[in-house]
Amino acid sequence: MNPLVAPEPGHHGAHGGRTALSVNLNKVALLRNTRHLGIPSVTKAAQIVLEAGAQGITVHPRPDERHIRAHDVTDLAELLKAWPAIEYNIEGNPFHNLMDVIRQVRPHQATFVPDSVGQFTSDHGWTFPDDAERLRPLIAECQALGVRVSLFMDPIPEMMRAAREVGADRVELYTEAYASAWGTPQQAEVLTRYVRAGEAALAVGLELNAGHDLNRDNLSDFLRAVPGVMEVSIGHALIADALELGYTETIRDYQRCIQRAYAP
Ligand SMILES: CC(=O)[C@@H](O)[C@H](O)COP(=O)(O)O
Ligand SMILES: NCC(=O)COP(=O)(O)O
Repeated sequence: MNPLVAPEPGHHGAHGGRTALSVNLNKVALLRNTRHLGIPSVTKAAQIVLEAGAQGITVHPRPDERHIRAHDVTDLAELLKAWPAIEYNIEGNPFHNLMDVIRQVRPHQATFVPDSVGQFTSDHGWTFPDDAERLRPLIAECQALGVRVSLFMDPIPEMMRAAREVGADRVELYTEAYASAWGTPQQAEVLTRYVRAGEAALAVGLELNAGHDLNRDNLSDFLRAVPGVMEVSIGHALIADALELGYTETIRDYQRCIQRAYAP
């Protein structure tokens, strides 16, 4: 098939010490799937966002194929052969369809998400110790294939050691609670939970990603507060912005948000 040669661990993810932007293309596929015309094109979207400066591509091929379909995953793998510095991140539930995809495509990163089949959208992370023993062999299998594993996690500091002990390389902090609290009186208190969870992850040797409902308003505040985030994956809001601004201007704007977070 189209195996991508996985890089050395740590090669992908961060961008010059800053947080890498991985663009989730689910919603491009969702729109495309409402007709049989092949537009908008998922691979063309990938090409444009990469030319505009995105550092990664994320997809979440759900079992019902409501958006990303099997051919999208392999089409993107083929496209990314021409972009060796770009990280390919595939999300999903390893107890449903994800492992077959990982075995076939060998992306740089697999993000394990505990969604049920047909779930509306991701809404929680893994729970330890409950999920530990069944996750362990699948994490090891991915790593043996050269695929980094990130676990989608709620911002609970006590869970981070267990995520490390089960073998994960990274955790992705599920940011919906932060996004809903942003701009409200609860923002600071909720953000503190992410700071603590991020610190706990780094302290046990995990690398850190974040995602879900991040957008141009809330991104800088998050990255300024939570140290060490190597990658954000952003889809829904970014593609909505692209409908109004175009892909290129949208990517530039998200990169400005990331830069602002690191400005002195
Ligand atoms: C894991 C995560 O937070 C996102 O991938 C989210 O699940 C997006 O999936 P949908 O685009 O299907 O809502
Ligand atoms: N991992 C999160 C992701 O890929 C995108 O989530 P969203 O921006 O679509 O909420």
